[in-house]
Amino acid sequence: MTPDDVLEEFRSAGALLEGHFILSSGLHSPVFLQKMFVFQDPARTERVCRALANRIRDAYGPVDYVVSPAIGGIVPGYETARHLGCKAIFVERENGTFALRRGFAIPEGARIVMVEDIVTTGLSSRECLAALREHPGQLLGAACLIDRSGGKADLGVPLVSLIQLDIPAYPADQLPPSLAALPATKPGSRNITT
Ligand SMILES: O=P(O)(O)OC[C@H]1O[C@H](OP(=O)(O)OP(=O)(O)O)[C@H](O)[C@@H]1O
Ligand SMILES: O=C(O)c1cc(=O)[nH]c(=O)[nH]1
Ligand SMILES: [Mg+2]
Repeated sequence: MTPDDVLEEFRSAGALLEGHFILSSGLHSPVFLQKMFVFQDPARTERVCRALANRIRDAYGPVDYVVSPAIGGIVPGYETARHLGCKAIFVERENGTFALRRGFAIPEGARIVMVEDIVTTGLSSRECLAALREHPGQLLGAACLIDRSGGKADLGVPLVSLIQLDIPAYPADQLPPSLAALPATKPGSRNITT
């Protein structure tokens, strides 16, 4: 699967949204990749995650555990693990901090790859990796479907992706007027208050 093929999967799923979005990091962007529009289609999810599993195998060799940050990482983590023939578990927020819950455990020496859906600043990935360092296992590196930082996000471990895009994102006090004029929505699950 080429980078253009990956982008076309997102485009044909209706997942390339334009408007004014507040991202997980608090940055504002005119573009949002609504990955759930991809993940609602199992056949499409299988195609992109099979490609990601191939990238992971080439980069890191055999894997015992895929670990993903909830919520966005759970579906691609599971499907990628299916193609790798390994376990899929996830971290979720406990009082705001990612942790392994539900009795999930990682055995000593297990070969671990963190799988994210989208990387923007790398903040969520770094938080997930920090949670994993509390557990035994050998952290090989990270992988994501789309790196929208254009390769600039620094996770402190290697990151492989299916495509790198350089999508603008701005601090709240530096919005271009065209973006500031649009009402903002916050699609992700960080700090949801209902
Ligand atoms: O690299 P970052 O700047 O951290 O941005 C990317 C993160 O943002 C989204 O998660 P979000 O916290 O919005 O929640 P979700 O996983 O429930 O969609 C996405 O799933 C990544 O985890
Ligand atoms: O940075 C984010 O929060 C983010 C960006 C994006 O394009 N898609 C997404 O699900 N989250
Ligand atoms: Mg997420």
